[in-house]
Amino acid sequence: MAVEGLTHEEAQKLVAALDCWAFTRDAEAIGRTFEFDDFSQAFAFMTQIALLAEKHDHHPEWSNVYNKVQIELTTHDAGGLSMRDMNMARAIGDLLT
Ligand SMILES: C[C@H](O)[C@H](O)[C@H]1CNC2=NC(N)=NC(=O)C2=N1
Repeated sequence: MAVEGLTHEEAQKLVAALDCWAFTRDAEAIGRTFEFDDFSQAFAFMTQIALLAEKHDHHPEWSNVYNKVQIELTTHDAGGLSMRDMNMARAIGDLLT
């Protein structure tokens, strides 16, 4: 299913408005690393994101090492960034507030 991509200029403005997310992979993705007190907290966070991902039909590329969760968002269906990534990044950040 094709999804409309963002221009680099659009993406730059949107990323600047997100807390702590930055371009990765030549601006084809955005990434952020989260750190928790322990594995249990990190994994609880991942569980919440898994539910969000299903709700949004948008899934993170991520890795976890003990108390750290590293996340990248990109839209395969757009070959780069789309509003789906921005919305998901916002929703993930909101889990912590
Ligand atoms: C068919 C289904 O809607 C698509 O494959 C969705 C699912 N989750 C997705 N997740 C991400 N990160 N990018 C996508 O392009 C994407 N596409």
